[in-house]
Amino acid sequence: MISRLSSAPRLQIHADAEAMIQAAAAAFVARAQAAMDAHGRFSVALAGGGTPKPLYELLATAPLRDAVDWLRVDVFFGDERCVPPDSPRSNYRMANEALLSKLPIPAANVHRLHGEVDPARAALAYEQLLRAAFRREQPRFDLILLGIGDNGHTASLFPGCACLRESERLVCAQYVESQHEWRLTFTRPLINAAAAVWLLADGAGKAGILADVFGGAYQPDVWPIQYVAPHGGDYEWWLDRAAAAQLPDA
Ligand SMILES: O=C1O[C@H](COP(=O)(O)O)[C@@H](O)[C@H](O)[C@H]1O
Repeated sequence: MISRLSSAPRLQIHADAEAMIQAAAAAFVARAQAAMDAHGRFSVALAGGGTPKPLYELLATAPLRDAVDWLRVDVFFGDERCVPPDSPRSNYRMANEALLSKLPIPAANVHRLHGEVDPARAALAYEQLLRAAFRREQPRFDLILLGIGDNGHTASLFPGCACLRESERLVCAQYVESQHEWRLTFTRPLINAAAAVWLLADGAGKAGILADVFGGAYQPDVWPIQYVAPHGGDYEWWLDRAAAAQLPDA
């Protein structure tokens, strides 16, 4: 299978969304354990949207919930809509309801993006929090979860946005014209420094954009997901057959 991406992802294609989520959940548990074995803790950045919700629900359910030492997990968010945390549009709210509120995880281990305050201040505060939490200039997540929109956006890196060009900041505030709202998002440098980046996508509705970004021209300002290219990290696409249907030779 030929990709035009600068860093081709490893494809994990499963029969259907349920099988994909089950495999991703088992791999999540294994990756958490491996990180804890290697350096004592596991840092993960969650994605929003509908795709990862069943993964979060599965991780919140025995036996997987009990297979992770949540006391040693640090949870962050890769992006957020600039809304209060109790808004139905809040990524934090979705992850909290599906996963976090059901885990024996200390509140101090969960770090949400503050979508309810001034966006520029919220982005700067989160960047400072990340630098302090990782105690290094360039934080390196053990795992960053991403989704993809049918316009090729990932996290809240949308087509044509100025934050796509960001090379210094870890977190940006961005007014997204197409969404008519402010967003907070991890930047390219932060995403690409991760030890692992997983993109989750399922359903026929994602097939066209996945084929475009995988095998089409390299035009990351149009399809921001193409900027994802972890250097020194694993890059995996977790897909069901419907989402993978238009990938070359799939
Ligand atoms: O706006 C967003 O959309 C993407 C994709 O969402 P999905 O519903 O198609 O899974 C998501 O990854 C991102 O976190 C969210 O803010």
